[in-house]
Amino acid sequence: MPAASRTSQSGLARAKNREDQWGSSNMSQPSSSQPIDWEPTPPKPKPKAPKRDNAARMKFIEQALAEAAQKPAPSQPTPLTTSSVPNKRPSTDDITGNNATAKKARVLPPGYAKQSIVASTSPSSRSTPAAQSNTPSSSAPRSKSKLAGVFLSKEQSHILRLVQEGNSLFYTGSAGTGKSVLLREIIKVLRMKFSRNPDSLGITASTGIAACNIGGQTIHSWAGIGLGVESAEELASKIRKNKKSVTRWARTRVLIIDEISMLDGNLFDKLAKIAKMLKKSPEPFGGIQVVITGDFFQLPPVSRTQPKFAFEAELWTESIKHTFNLTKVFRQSDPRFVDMLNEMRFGTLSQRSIDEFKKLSRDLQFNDNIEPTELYPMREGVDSANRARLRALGSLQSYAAMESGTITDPTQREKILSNFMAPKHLELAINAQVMLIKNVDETLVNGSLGRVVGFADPDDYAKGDSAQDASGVVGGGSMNLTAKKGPSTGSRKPYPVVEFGMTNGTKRRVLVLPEVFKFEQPGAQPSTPPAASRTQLPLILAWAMSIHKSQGQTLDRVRVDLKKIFEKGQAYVALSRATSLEGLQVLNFKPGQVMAHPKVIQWSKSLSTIQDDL
Ligand SMILES: Nc1ncnc2c1ncn2[C@@H]1O[C@H](COP(=O)(O)OP(=O)(O)OP(=O)(O)O)[C@@H](O)[C@H]1O
Repeated sequence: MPAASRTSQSGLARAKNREDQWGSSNMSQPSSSQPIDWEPTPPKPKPKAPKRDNAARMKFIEQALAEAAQKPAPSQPTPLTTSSVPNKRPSTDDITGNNATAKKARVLPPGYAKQSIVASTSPSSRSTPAAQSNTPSSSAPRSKSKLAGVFLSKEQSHILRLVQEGNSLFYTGSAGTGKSVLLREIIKVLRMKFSRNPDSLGITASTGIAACNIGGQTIHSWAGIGLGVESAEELASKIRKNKKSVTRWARTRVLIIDEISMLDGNLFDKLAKIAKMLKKSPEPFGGIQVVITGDFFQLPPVSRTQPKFAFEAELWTESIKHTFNLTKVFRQSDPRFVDMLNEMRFGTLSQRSIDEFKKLSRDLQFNDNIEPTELYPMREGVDSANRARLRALGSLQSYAAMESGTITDPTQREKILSNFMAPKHLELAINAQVMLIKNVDETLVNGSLGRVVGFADPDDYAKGDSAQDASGVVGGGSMNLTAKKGPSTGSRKPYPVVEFGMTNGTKRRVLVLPEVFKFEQPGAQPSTPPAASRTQLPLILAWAMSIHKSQGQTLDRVRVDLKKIFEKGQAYVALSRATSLEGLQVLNFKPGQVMAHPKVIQWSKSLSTIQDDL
């Protein structure tokens, strides 16, 4: 079949289509030539009006900032200060809005909020509902607003329905098949279901970053098991001694675990046993409904020896009633690219794909000066690459985050905060390449790439004093800023003005203001102050990023040097972040570096014979 006539599907889906024995018998499994029609199921709530939302948020933050600017500096670490205004800093309470004394200091003109990025959201909210979260970065040739238009596919809707009906299940799918989009929807629906008893829902992931992305916590911390090295019995008695943990287990009715591929199989068994012991029930997982997702072809559990995957756990089959494989690939629309990635996923590359990957070593040229993000296997590589590029730009502006929260133990708080995407210290300079780490509206989303073009005092920006250069600016009007050399001379601290590339090749400039990233204890009331929070600009340097951090991201421009790849699944995770071949550069490609774990390949074969009983 000619590639162009096929819809983008994972290789496993095609295996199923050929063998007709894949996934749920009730699931609508498209043939490889049939596009899946998407049904809005259940009917989506109207997306929030971002302008109004932003305006309200803007007003809120501005009030807090203005209030804070009038206060003497509290004795906490310097928050959000730039080198030019070291002492003017808001308190976290002001910014989070928990301080009732925050007064309105000035009113911004109506257009201000329209193009400024300000919000008071938790990390979870940047990854909230499907309708708000998924249009990836700035420059891919995507014409439609996906934020407003993401409807669950039939496959996704089917799984959602089964979850709502109380089934324990595991769903997988290759990179970009919408596992995260579905999970966010599941979380949303379950949150509504348990709105009166929020403790009934446990939202967890195998790693801190993944947990942060869904507004949850690590499974270790949720379960109260520390490192979880003891036996299940010892861990259960440890939990019993901790009132909080024991109550959590007792109240939980549904447990979500994301990024299951990185959870050790032995730990899965321990959790399943602990659940039975604490719930005093012989039922699978002590009667707790488990909703598990991840892709075992991506990053494996951290292990010095042979990893034991969760699917190898003794109690896996008993705990998971249904297994589903999402088949429709959303991230990439080019069927050829989807094929190449799937071959890579299984570690079995055809000569044609090898040749195609080798061709991707060419330089990527874009006329908006935004370079591909380099993905590195190790964090040191990321830091040094970003630092070197930044230093070359000269005059730096530094923004120290302000941290707060009800957790007073500094080690514990630090551990939680270390999983926030928003950095503790952010240094920027004119021309720095940055990535937005939250969703703002249809065109500015988590993953959007841009370049700092100046620094502006929010007052000047609001008044339009800085407006001089309107060329190639989207949504500009009187608010556009010209790149300035160095900080503003205005009365307030300068914030970065970032120019983001848009899908249609145009640019959009925005003033980026700080916001609050929060970690909330499960079941906490909305009025309760967060357990840990960090106030920081929603930006990270984006010349380079770790593969680990990139898991879950969708990137339009990616450069990967495969020479340094050391782990199975790493090359696949890195390359599958790209939305198109045009936006992907691959250096040092050697077929031998593409490794899939033999145990996962084997398991996936047995998976394709599973007949779901629904
Ligand atoms: N039902 C849908 N309709 C339209 N787009 C979708 C849908 N589901 C997912 N997408 C889009 O597909 C892309 C990938 O989705 P998502 O990140 O959820 O995939 P994933 O399976 O979690 O990927 P990975 O395993 O690589 O992290 C996103 O840009 C998202 O917006």
